[in-house]
Amino acid sequence: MKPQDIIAGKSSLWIFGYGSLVWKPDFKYKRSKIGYIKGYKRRFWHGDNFHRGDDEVPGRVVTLIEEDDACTWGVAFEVTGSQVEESLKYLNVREAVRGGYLTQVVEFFPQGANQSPVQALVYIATPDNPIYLGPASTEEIATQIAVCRGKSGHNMEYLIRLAEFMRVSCPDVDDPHLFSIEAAVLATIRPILLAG
Ligand SMILES: N[C@@H](CCC(=O)N[C@@H](CS)C(=O)NCC(=O)O)C(=O)O
Repeated sequence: MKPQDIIAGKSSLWIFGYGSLVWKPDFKYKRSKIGYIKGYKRRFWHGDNFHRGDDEVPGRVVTLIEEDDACTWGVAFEVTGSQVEESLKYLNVREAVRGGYLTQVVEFFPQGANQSPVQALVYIATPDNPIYLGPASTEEIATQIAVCRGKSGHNMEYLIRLAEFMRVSCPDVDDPHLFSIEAAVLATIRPILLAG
């Protein structure tokens, strides 16, 4: 199903967030559910020259990379009525225009018993995007995040709020990529903070 098909004339739509959207949706929605999507892994492989970085020193934010056995946990937000158009208009600027993300349709699996999967829109930055940065070592990613900031704040805030979401809302889910980068950033800044 194409994004336009899931959107066309809809009075209700689910939008899946897995990065800043999990802690800062900033659009009105009817309800939200924690859960996951299959076939994608979350990686800090996308550049950000607006929200968490600039053209000289781009930040690193998350995107989704296809991987058959992977799954990514986040939050799906249901928008209804006028919220559909309002949320898509807002996210188009925040995600697509300023962030380089494209929309795709995925199947979202809400956590908990007796929950049926739903089709959801998701914003993904693909490798052909001009500000896509791709893989790097944990240390390289941590060093970049530790020094970057943009119009929405520090890149470390983006990282730590996402890690905190996973610890609080998905306590049984391990995310070695996310938590290893968080640990590396804290190891980088600890001596600086304690030296002062
Ligand atoms: N599309 C992902 C990632 C979204 C994301 O982190 N987008 C950046 C744009 S580069 C953003 O909105 N940043 C706002 C912020 O950092 O406060 C999601 O569903 O959460």
